[in-house]
Amino acid sequence: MTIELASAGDTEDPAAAGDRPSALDLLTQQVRDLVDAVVLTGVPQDELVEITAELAALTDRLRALRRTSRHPLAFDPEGVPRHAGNAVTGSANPYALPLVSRVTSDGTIRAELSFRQIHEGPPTSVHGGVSAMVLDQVLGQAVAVAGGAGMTGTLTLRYVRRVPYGEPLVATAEYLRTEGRKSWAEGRIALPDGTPLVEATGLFITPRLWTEGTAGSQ
Ligand SMILES: CCCCCCCCCC(=O)SCCNC(=O)CCNC(=O)[C@H](O)C(C)(C)COP(=O)(O)OP(=O)(O)OC[C@H]1O[C@@H](n2cnc3c(N)ncnc32)[C@H](O)[C@@H]1OP(=O)(O)O
Repeated sequence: MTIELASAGDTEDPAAAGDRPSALDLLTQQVRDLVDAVVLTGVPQDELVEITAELAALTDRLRALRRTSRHPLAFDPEGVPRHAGNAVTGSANPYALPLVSRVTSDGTIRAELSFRQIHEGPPTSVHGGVSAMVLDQVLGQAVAVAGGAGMTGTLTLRYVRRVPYGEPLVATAEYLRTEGRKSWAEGRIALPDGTPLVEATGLFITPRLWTEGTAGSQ
């Protein structure tokens, strides 16, 4: 199998890389597969001990050279924030789903997603904190796309039905309004037919520190 990789210079610039994965993207996906395999493995103890030793050696190889800066925050042409290190969306973060959002013609943020068994909280259901994390992200994206990027001040959730893993779901969010440095959005995780599973509203505040010295920021 031949995989066309983004060049090293492209990896910090998603627009330059286009749809080609970087070597770091591929490593990240492999680590996600590894984590899924760990949660589900039934191999014997002695095999687990050997695998752990091999992983420790690989971890040391990765630590041989550390990044000196965080992954940069960028915005795609639709205005959706992209950050390779993000805990929900990051292409370089094995912890991330990763969630890929797009903006629909009416300005809604929409992301198709499928949770995995690693996201389990109550038996057979997704952990409520994981659902909250996804909703925090898509509501924040809706606000950012509307021009009011900020930090989450308050996130309110209503868990309507259990959230399954291993099934296609949809997360959507809409910007509502802005008053000064405060912006509101609402959203939900739903079944593909629109049946809501978790509903959220959020207040996002552009920190005073981001606006200091900016005329008309209040
Ligand atoms: C940029 C790309 C974004 C991409 C999407 C990202 C989505 C993910 C977003 C996150 O997860 S952010 C991480 C979780 N949130 C935080 O860590 C926020 C921590 N808190 C803070 O940094 C500050 O408290 C905050 C920026 C929220 C407010 O600090 P400020 O000093 O700018 O606000 P200030 O104290 O001047 O208050 C401004 C107004 O907001 C109100 N306020 C402040 N904190 C609030 C709060 N937490 N909830 C509700 N209202 C709040 C405050 O009462 C006041 O209301 P009024 O104007 O009506 O007087």
